[in-house]
Amino acid sequence: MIEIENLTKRYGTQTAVADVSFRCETGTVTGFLGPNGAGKSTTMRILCGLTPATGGRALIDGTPYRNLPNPGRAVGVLLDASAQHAGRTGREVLTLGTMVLGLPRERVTQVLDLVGLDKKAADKRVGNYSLGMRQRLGLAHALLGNPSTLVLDEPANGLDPEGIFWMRGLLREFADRGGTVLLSSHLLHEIEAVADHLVMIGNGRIAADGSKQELLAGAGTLVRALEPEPLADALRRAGVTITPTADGAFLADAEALVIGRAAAAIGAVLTELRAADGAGLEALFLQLTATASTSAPAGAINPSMEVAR
Ligand SMILES: Nc1ncnc2c1ncn2[C@@H]1O[C@H](COP(=O)(O)OP(=O)(O)OP(=O)(O)O)[C@@H](O)[C@H]1O
Repeated sequence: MIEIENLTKRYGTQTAVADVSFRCETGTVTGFLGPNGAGKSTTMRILCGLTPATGGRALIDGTPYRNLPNPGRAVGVLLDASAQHAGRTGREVLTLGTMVLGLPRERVTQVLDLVGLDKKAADKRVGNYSLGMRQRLGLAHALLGNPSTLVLDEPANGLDPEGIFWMRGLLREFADRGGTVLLSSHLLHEIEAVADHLVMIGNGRIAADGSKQELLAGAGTLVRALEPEPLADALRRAGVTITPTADGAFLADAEALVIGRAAAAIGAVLTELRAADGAGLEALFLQLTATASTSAPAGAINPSMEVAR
C-alpha cells in the first residue's frame, strides 16, 4: 500500500506540491493524472526518496522508501526511461541491477521475456533504443527485484498502441496478483482502461480522488442536439450545470429524463442522450486540472469547482 499524507514541496517561493494526500490500496492500479507541471513527478520522486519533502510524508507499506531494508526488492521504480547509460546494452543494464539487488543472473532473461525485449534488442546499446524500447527496459528494471509495489512515471510515453495495450495487461496482472501500482500520465485515456482508482492533480493540489466507477458515475449525461445553445440555456435556467465538450456536445449534471423533458418543452431535437462515461471523465479531467485551486477530501470531487457531475 502507498500512503501520501499532507505532502508539500516548495522550491523557493514556488509550491510544486501543496498538502497532497491519497492512498493506493494493495491489489489496485492507481492512475495519477494531471497536466504538465501539475506535481506528479515531484510527488513520485518524494515517494521514492529522491527529493526531500517540505512537509508531510510518503509511505510504502507503512515505511518511508529510505527506511526500507532493500527498497529495490519492495518497490519497482521507473521515473525516467531515458536516464539509462546509453553505452550499455539492455542486458548489461539489467545484469548490473541483479548485482546491486543480490539477485540471480537468470532473472535478467526472465524480465526481458516479461517486457517483450528479444535477444537482438537486449544486446543493442541503449543509445540505439527507441523511446518505447527504453520504456520496456525501464519496466524490466523495475520488475527485476520481484517487487510488490510499482511506481511508474509516464510509462506509456513513446509506446505504440500495441505497446500501451500490452503494458495495461502487464500492470493489471501485477495488481491482480496482489501488487500495488501507481502510474502517472497527462493523458486520461492512456490509463483510464487499466486504473481502478484515479487521483487527479492540478497546480500541485488534488482536484479529484476516487474509484473510476465513482468518478464515471458522477460524470453526468452527454447531450447532443441539432441546436445545442437554446437547450443548454434552458437547462442552465433550471439550475443544471453545463460543460461544453470539444466536439459540439455538452455534459449536463442531470438525468436523461430531466434533459429529455427540457428538450421536449422547447421543441429541441436531440441527436444523442446518454450517460457520459469516458467523455464525462475527460471533460472532468480537463476542467479540474485546468482550474484546480483548492484541495478535496479523498473520494470526492472538489465542490468549489463547477464540474459536470
Ligand atoms: N528541481 C526543481 N526546481 C524548481 N522547480 C521545480 C523542480 N522540479 C519541479 N519543479 C516545478 O514544480 C512543479 C511541478 O513539477 P512536476 O515535474 O512535479 O510536474 P509533473 O506533473 O510531473 O509534470 P510533467 O509531466 O511535466 O513532469 C512545476 O512547476 C515545476 O516547474
